[in-house]
Amino acid sequence: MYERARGAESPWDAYLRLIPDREPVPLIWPADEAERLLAGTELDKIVKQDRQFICEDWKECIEPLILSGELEVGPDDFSLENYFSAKSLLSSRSFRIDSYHGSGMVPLADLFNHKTGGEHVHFTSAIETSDSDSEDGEDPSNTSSDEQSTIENSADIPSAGGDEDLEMIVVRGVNAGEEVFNTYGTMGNAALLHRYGFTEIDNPYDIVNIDLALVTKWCSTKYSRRYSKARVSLWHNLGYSSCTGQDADYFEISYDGEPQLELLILLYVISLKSDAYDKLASVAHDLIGDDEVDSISSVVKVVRVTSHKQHPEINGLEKLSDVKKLLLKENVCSALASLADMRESLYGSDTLEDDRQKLQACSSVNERNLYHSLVLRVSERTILHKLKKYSSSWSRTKKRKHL
Ligand SMILES: C[S@@+](CC[C@H](N)C(=O)[O-])C[C@H]1O[C@@H](n2cnc3c(N)ncnc32)[C@H](O)[C@@H]1O
Repeated sequence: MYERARGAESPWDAYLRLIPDREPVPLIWPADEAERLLAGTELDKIVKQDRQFICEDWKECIEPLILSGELEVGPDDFSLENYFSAKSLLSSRSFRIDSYHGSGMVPLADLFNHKTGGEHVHFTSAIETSDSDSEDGEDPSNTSSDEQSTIENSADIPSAGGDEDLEMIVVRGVNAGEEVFNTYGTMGNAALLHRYGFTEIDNPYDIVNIDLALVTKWCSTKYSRRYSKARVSLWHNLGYSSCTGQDADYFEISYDGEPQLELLILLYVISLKSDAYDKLASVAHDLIGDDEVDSISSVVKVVRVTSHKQHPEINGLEKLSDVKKLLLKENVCSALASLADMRESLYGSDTLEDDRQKLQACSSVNERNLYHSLVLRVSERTILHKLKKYSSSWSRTKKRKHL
């Protein structure tokens, strides 16, 4: 904002004139439009919160600067609107460079659009020797909405002179005339829309979250508060917890509709008959596991302790998806279906089919905000439908086995 206000005197003038004034992230959509288009989605609460925090920031940090007159810029240059625009540029164009430089805007490095799983270039720091192919040095499983683009192989210490150069390397061949893509990381549509203002159809990193509060709400429709509290607390005592977000604890449902293990265990514990629950409560302290392999074996132990029958087939289970199947009892499946319905109801009265038809009729160029919000709604709701299928397919399998 300051460099923009300096105009031709700024060393960044040429760069700032090249890039847009703002990027169309939901933060800068008209507030009522954002509220309407994002209702029920993973961005519903986050964008409202962002807006509030940024207004507070502006009041606390920028307004006093304007009033002090120290920066010799006009009040309009530092307006709240310009502050939002600057934030949208930072969100969509800044890179995490390294721990010394922190985050910054890097001319040229921000030239490329993003493509999930199909990028042609990577940025690397010239001072590192390794040519790792890992994406931006990030944990690929992390699809949180605040993920940052990072220049890979970045060093932790400042280096002298020309060594600070960044290199752009080609990692996949490009045909003449084709657009050259980068990757901003492994991000689902909520994260892409939040930070960059666009979405991708059929993005395999999409997820939808089910809040812990929704699970407790469902629980309160079936059981007493005392019952629910005791079950949730046993689940905690077994060493399980939900993911912790900015303002809510939640469970992830992956692109293929598979619920996070922790949610399945919670529903399993909630639906245990009282004798099995008592048995499990009495040995809970012996069953705690803390890494992935342990978590598999501790699920096996939970199932063994709480089952009347012997299950010789569970001894050799090594895959998480197989272990999850052990937990898919009829009550757990019906709880999953109810949770999917409750989560789905947050999108309002339009059905998934309505959304799909609207998306087909919508222009990604002329109705950009509507288009990307519809892609997000359709992606999330499709996952909820897969979750319902996941729960019903397993309950059908169990019924067939009992026949
Ligand atoms: C770092 S810039 C990328 C280059 C940009 N097109 C430019 O103006 O130089 C990031 C912005 O480009 C746009 N963008 C990047 N990848 C995109 C994609 N796959 N589809 C649509 N827009 C994309 C978004 O507006 C995003 O905020």
